[in-house]
Amino acid sequence: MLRSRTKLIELGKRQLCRSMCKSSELTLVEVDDKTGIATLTMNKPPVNSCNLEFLRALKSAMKEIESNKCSGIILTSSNDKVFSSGLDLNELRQPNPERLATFWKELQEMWVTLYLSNVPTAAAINGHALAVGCVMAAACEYRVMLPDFTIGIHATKFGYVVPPFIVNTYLSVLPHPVVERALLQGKIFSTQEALQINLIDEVVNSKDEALCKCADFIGSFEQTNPVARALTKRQLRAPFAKQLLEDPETELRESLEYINTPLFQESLDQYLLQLKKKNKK
Ligand SMILES: CCCCCCCC/C=C\C=C\CC(=O)SCCNC(=O)CCNC(=O)[C@H](O)C(C)(C)COP(=O)(O)OP(=O)(O)OC[C@H]1O[C@@H](n2cnc3c(N)ncnc32)[C@H](O)[C@@H]1OP(=O)(O)O
Repeated sequence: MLRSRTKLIELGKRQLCRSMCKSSELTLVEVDDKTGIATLTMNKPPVNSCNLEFLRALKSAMKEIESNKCSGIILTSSNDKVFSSGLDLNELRQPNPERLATFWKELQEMWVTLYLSNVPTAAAINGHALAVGCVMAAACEYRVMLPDFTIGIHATKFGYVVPPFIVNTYLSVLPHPVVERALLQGKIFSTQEALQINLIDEVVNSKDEALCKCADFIGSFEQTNPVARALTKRQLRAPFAKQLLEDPETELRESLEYINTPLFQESLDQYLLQLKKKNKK
């Protein structure tokens, strides 16, 4: 009882000393004056689907947080049902070639920025995290999730080949056989299933609790040297990012070629129809 009251007081304090750092329409950044932790809230209605502008806003917010020497990043959502619905599928449908290339490069850069961030990263998953939404959470160092939501990469279910950097994000948190089965089945996990396979670290009952857990995780590095920590993280993660760092053009070319195939475009049309139909019922 006493412990939970102390926790609540602690939570209140944390909320009080939060100050706004920089916001765009699509992202909101608040920095805790005491801890230096930045909460980056995704705010692209209705479901945080990642279009070109949103990917840009996310990357730029993360870079800004790092350059302001914040002590860590908590990634979360302003929507209380959806963390992120992944890529904005409209960017992939009958695309303008130039915009698609710019879009895919932004995706690559946003991923590298988050995955190799110098500062500790934590995801407060307060809603469904699908496809690239799951990838963003998995690219963080720590994940805490609310019950009764879903998380996973279901690309193969609707005709998408999973790009190597997405495979690698899974491989850096899950064992190979688990990744293989999950990706080949296009498996979407419930919160409880995600906990069982260690795709997430903990389950909590509210967004405030999720933010608190993430702050505690970031606080656990207080006694470490930030430069040594960042370089060690980079060393551990570099093998998974090698391909994108050394040869982003090949990944870009292969992805664009695939997205432009009739097979992909037809599957996408059907999938988008299903999504829209669901709402008309
Ligand atoms: C050799 C190498 C080759 C490499 C090839 C690479 C090729 C890879 C290509 C693509 C990779 C893609 C990865 C992705 O991230 S694709 C995105 C996949 N995401 C999804 O499938 C999520 C779909 N959405 C949902 O399931 C739900 O929306 C959900 C997130 C559960 C939320 O449900 P709910 O709260 O009920 O909200 P609605 O379904 O009503 O959605 C509101 C409106 O938003 C539209 N919507 C939803 N998600 C998307 C999206 N991802 N993109 C675009 N639009 C989206 C939905 O249609 C609703 O619109 P409307 O109100 O007009 O009906």
